[in-house]
Amino acid sequence: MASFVLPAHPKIPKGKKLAVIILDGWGEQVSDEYNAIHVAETPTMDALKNGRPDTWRLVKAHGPAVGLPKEDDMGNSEVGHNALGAGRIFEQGAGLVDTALETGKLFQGSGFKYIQEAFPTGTLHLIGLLSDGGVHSRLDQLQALIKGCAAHGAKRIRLHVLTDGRDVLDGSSLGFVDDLEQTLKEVRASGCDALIASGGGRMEVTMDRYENDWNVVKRGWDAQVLGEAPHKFASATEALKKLKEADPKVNDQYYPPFVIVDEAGQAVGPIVDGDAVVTFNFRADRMVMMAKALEFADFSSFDRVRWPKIKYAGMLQYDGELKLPNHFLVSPPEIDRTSGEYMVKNGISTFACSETVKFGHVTFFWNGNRSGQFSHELEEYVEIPSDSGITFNVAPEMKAILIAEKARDAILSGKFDTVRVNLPNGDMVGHTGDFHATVVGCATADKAVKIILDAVEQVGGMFLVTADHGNAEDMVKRNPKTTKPVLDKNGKLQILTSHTCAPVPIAIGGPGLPKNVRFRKDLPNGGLANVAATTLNLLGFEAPADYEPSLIEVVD
Ligand SMILES: O=C(O)[C@@H](CO)OP(=O)(O)O
Ligand SMILES: [Mn+2]
Ligand SMILES: [Mn+2]
Repeated sequence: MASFVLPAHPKIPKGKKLAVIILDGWGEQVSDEYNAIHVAETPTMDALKNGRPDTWRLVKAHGPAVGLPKEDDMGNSEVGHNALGAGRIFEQGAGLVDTALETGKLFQGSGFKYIQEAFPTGTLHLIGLLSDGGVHSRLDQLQALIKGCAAHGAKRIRLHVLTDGRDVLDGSSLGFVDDLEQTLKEVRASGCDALIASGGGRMEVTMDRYENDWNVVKRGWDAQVLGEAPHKFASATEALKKLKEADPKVNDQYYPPFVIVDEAGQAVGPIVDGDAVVTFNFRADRMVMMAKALEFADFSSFDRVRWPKIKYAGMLQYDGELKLPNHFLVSPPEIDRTSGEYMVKNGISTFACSETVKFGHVTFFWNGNRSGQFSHELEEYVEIPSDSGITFNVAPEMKAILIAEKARDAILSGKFDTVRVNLPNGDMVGHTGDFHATVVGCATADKAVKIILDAVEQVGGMFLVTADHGNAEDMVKRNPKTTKPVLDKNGKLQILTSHTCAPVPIAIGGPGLPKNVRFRKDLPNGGLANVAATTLNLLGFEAPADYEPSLIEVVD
C-alpha cells in the first residue's frame, strides 16, 4: 500500500491559507478584437501578469499534456481538472477507446459480451454526441463501433444522435449526419438493419450534467426510449433542415428532440425489453444522468413511464464510486492518489465551491472522477444552484460573485487550509458564441477573483490562479499559422463556440507567499499536471515522487 504521508517541504513553512482559483475557459491568445478576455476589463488578472515574470507564466492545457491523443486536441474540463487534481498525466478516455477499437479488444471484453447477448433477438441502440470534437465522443470511434457491432452479430442497430455545435462549428451537424448515414448504408449492405431513430441538440436533449435540469434528460428519454417527440421526420437530415427553416434561431446545440418515423408514422426505434443500449460518449459528466435513468431500478427524477429491461453498457464506466454503469466497453483511466486524497491524509482541510454546471469539476473531476468526499471532517463542498432553462449569454455574470463570496467567507472563517473554486463565465458564456456577453462574463470573473484575493490579503494567505483550458480568448475560427480569422464562403466570420488549444495563465502570490518563491525557468513545457505538486509545496509539503514536478523553486 502506498504511504500517503508527505514529508515537510524543506523551505516552505506550513500554515498559510491557500486559495486555488480555476477560471474555466480562460486561455492566452493574440490580443485582438476577437479575444473576449482582452476586450473585457480585467484589472485583477492584468495586475497578476504585468511586470511579474517570477510569479506568472503559461502552462499547457491541451493535447498530450492533459492525456489526449493528439497535439491538435483542444483541452476540456474533464481532462483539465483531472490533471490539476491528480498531478500526473493519465491517458484519457479518447485514447483508451482508440486503442480498444484498434486492437479489437473492445469486442472481446466482458462489457461487449454482455450487450452481445441481446443481439440475436433484440435491437442495439447507440446514444451519444455526434461530432468529431473529441471532448465527449468522436465520430470515427462511433463508426468503428457500428461496423464492429454489425460484424459481431448485431442484426438491428438504432442511433440516437445528439447534435453538437459546441465543440465544433455550429451548422456542422448536417455533415456529421451525412457521414453517419454513409456508414449506416454500408452496414445495411452487409445485412444489418441500421437506422437513425431519434435526435436533438446536446444542450436541449439528454446531455445535462450534475443534475442541473432533469427535463433535458426526460426529453431525451421520451424520444429515445418511448419514441415520442413533438417533431417527427422521415430522416435526421430532413429533421435538421426543416427545424432550422421553421426557426432560424435554432442551432446545433439546441435542436428540439425529434424522432424518425416510418411510412405508417411509427417511430423506427424505441427502446424495448430485450434490447441492448450503449451510451457511446467516453466522457462522464454529461452521460451520468442518462446512465442513472437507464440503470437504476429506484429512480424518481422524472417519470420514465416505461423502464425497459435492457442490457446496458457505457463506452466507459462513468463513475467508479457509484459503479455507474455496471457494464462498460472500455475501462476508464485509473486516476488514483489525487492531491485531494493526499491533503486529507495529511490533515489539510479544504473548502471547494462552484455553481451547479461546474460543481463536479472542482469535486468529481478534481478527485479523479470520484463522487463524494474523501473526508467529511476535513472537506466541505458547496454547490451554488445554477440558472437552468436559459442560455448563459442571457445572464453572463452567472453565479461568479456568489461563488467568490462563499470562498471569501470560507477564507475569513479560518476553518480551512485551502479553498478551491471554479469560476465558470469564460467557458459557459464563451460556448454561446455571443461575444459581448462573453466580455461581460470575463469582466465578472475578474471581479470575482478580486473578491477572493482581497480575502487572501486579509488573512496573510497565498493564492494560485489558473484555468483549465482556453475558450473565451478566441471567439472566431482562425488560421492557426497567421492567427487571422478564416471567413466562410459568404465572407463572414465563423463564430467559435468551442474550447481552444491555447495555453492558460497561472499566477501565484499573496502576502503569505515566501518572498524567495518563484516559478522555475527550466520547465518551459509545464502543463496543468504540474499544478498539483505546486499547490502541495505551497501548503508546506513535498509532492509525491511520481507527480509531475512542481512549477516553483525557492531561491536562496
Ligand atoms: O460543456 C461541455 O460539456 C464541455 C464542452 O463540450 O465544456 P467543459 O469541458 O468546459 O465542461
Ligand atoms: Mn472547462
Ligand atoms: Mn467548456
